[in-house]
Amino acid sequence: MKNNVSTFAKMKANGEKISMLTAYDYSTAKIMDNCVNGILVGDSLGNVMLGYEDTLSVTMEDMITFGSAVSRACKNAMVVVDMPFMSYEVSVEQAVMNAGRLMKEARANAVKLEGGVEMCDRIKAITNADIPVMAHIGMTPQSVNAFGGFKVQGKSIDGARKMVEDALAVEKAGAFAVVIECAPTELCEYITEKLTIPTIGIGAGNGTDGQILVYQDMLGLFSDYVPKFVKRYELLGDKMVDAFKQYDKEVKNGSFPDKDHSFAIDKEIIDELRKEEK
Ligand SMILES: Nc1nc(=O)c2c([nH]1)NC[C@@H]1CN(c3ccc(C(=O)N[C@@H](CCC(=O)O)C(=O)O)cc3)CN21
Ligand SMILES: CC(C)C(=O)C(=O)O
Ligand SMILES: [Mg+2]
Repeated sequence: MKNNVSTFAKMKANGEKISMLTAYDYSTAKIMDNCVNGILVGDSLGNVMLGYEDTLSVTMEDMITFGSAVSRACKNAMVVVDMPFMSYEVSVEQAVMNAGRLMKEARANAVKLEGGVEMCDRIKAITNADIPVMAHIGMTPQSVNAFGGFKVQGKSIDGARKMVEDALAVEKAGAFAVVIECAPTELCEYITEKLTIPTIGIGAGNGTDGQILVYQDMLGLFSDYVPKFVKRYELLGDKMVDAFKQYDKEVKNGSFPDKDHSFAIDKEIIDELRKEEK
C-alpha cells in the first residue's frame, strides 16, 4: 500500500527514520518510488527545473504540471506538493482553494506550505477539508526577501524561542509533519522531542525524525550553489558530461549510429531505387 500520514506517524512512534527526496518528473519519480518513504514536489523546481534565482516566480500551474507527473509515477512513496509563493498568503479561502487544486489536479497525497504561528489558520482550514498539511519552518525560502538571504535561523535565544513556538503551533493547528530547514542541530533535536508529529530536517542535523534533500543536489546535478547541508552521493553531472561528449565525438567520426542501432532494407530494393533515379 502507498505510504500515507499514518505511515509517517507510525514510523515516528517506532523510532524509525523517515527518508524523503524531491522529484519533479515522471522518469525520476519512477526510479525513486521504491527507494524512499516520501517524495516532495518542491517549489525548488523554480531553481533546479526552471533556472530561476529563487522560488518566488513558481506558479500553481507549474506545481500542477510537475506534481501530476510525479503522482503518475508513485505507487509506494507518499507524494507531497509544495504550495507556491502567494497561493495561500492572501486568505484562508485562497489557501483552501489552492490546496484543493493540488489534490484534484496534481493528485497530491498532501500539501506543504511555509510558515509557523502566522499560517496556522490556513493549516487548520486545509486540514478541516481533509487535506493533510506538512508545515515548513526555520529558513523558509519564500521569505528570502524578508530574511535578507538564505541564512541559518534560530541561533539567537529569540530566534530559537520563535522556532519552538512555530513548531508547537503548526502541530496544534493539525499539520501531520513539519519540515525544519537550516537550523542548529540541538535546537531541532529539542523541537523533535517536544513534538508528537514527525520532524523532517534539511540542514537541521541528525536529531530530526526524518531527512529531505533536493535530488539534483545529492546527485551532483545542480551547481548554481551547494548549501553546506548538501552531501553529494554521486557526481552524475560529471558522468553526463562524459556521455554527452562521447556522443558528440561518435556523431562526428561516424561511429554512431552503427548497424545495431539502424534499420535495414533488402539490397535489391535499394538497387532498384537507385537505378530508377538515373
Ligand atoms: N537546489 C536547491 N536546493 C535547495 O536546498 C533549495 C533550493 N534549491 N531552492 C529553494 C531553497 C533555497 N535553499 C538554500 C539556498 C541557499 C543556501 C545557502 O547558500 N546557505 C549557505 C549560507 C548559510 C548561512 O551562512 O547562514 C550555506 O553555506 O549553506 C541554503 C539553502 C534551500 N532550497
Ligand atoms: C527542500 C524542500 C524542503 C523544499 O521545500 C523544496 O524542495 O522546495
Ligand atoms: Mg519548498
